[in-house]
Amino acid sequence: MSLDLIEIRQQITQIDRSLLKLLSERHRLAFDVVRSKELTQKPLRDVEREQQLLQELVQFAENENYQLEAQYITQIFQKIIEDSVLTQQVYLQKKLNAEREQNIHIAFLGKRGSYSHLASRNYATRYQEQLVELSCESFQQVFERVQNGEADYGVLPLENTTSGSINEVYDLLQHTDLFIVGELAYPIKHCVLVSEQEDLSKIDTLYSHPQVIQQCSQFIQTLDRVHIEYCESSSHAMQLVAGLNKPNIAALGNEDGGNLYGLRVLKSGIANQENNITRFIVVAKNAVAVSPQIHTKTLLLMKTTQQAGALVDALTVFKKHNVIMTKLESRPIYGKPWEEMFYLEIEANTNDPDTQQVLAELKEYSTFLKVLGCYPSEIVKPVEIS
Ligand SMILES: O=C(O)C(=O)C[C@]1(C(=O)O)C=C[C@@H](O)C=C1
Repeated sequence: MSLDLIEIRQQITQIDRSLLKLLSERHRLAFDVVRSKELTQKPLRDVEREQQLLQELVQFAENENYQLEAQYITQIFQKIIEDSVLTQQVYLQKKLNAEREQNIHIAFLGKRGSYSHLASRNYATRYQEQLVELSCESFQQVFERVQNGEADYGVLPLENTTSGSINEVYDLLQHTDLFIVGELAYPIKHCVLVSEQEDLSKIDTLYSHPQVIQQCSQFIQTLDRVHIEYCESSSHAMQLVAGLNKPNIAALGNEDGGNLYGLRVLKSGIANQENNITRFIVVAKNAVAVSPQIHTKTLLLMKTTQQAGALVDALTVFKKHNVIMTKLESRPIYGKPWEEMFYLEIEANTNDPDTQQVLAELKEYSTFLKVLGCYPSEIVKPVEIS
């Protein structure tokens, strides 16, 4: 056994390349699986099979004395399975909605390097499409650019696991003719970005978007007398800080974005919650058809009467039809004090006759009901093993 680091690293690189080759072979099998399921019309996801597979792998590693922890094995394979599920979904969705362009214009908030930009990049990559970037100055402008045809899609944050709902986006959904056609989750990893400073205690001004400031509030409290400069996006903050190039100021943003502006990470892992994920929605002018084999979500906009129990009555429709509700949000109606609009996200496909029945019954309990979109759920919940 050699203890020469260069030699050991060469071995590691070789093994990693072999792993990549095997991952690519497994990735290609996802296409065979989905073609087979197209014939049988089986649902893409088979949680029982996933559980069985993970259990077998953990057992196999133990029998072979591989010295790998069960949690390590499950985490890796959950990720591999997620890729397989999403690959299969994209295959079916592209076939069903054949008119998708090769170059897609996506409108998003902020400049290059904003979280919305990074999420847009992921969306285009997932569909193996070339992204044409349209950066916008406000959420409203994202909606407008899709509406006027400049952009094929708009990518907008809807909720974050630390700071909750993004109310402005919910409010804009109340008045749009666009449809939600997709969703994606993007892990948010905030860090302190600087142009030259080495010492955190010398920073007295932080630039960032209000959401980012809120998500890092506990870390900010640990800093002495720091002044906050609110910016319209974290990428604006990064650009400003790079331009000012002063030792006492820093931006809160992400590492990839910071690289684009020549900033470096002074401290990472500063969000209140370690698992900080933003869920983005994708909006377009036309609704998409979603394959019945895919786990699907539908977002509804509903107004009930002002009578006592009106919302509870409406919700009993879901219970009666065994429909899972994944989100309930309410927002005031502009110009109508104390009146509320409800946003209901359910696990359902509007093409399914059962869902149509649910919508028909829901209508009886509401004074306004609109489907904001029916879209493939692109958040693959990992299975656990006991
Ligand atoms: O075996 C299948 O049915 C697959 O689709 C493959 C696979 C996997 O990647 O292992 C992916 C998704 C299913 O939920 C189960 C397993």
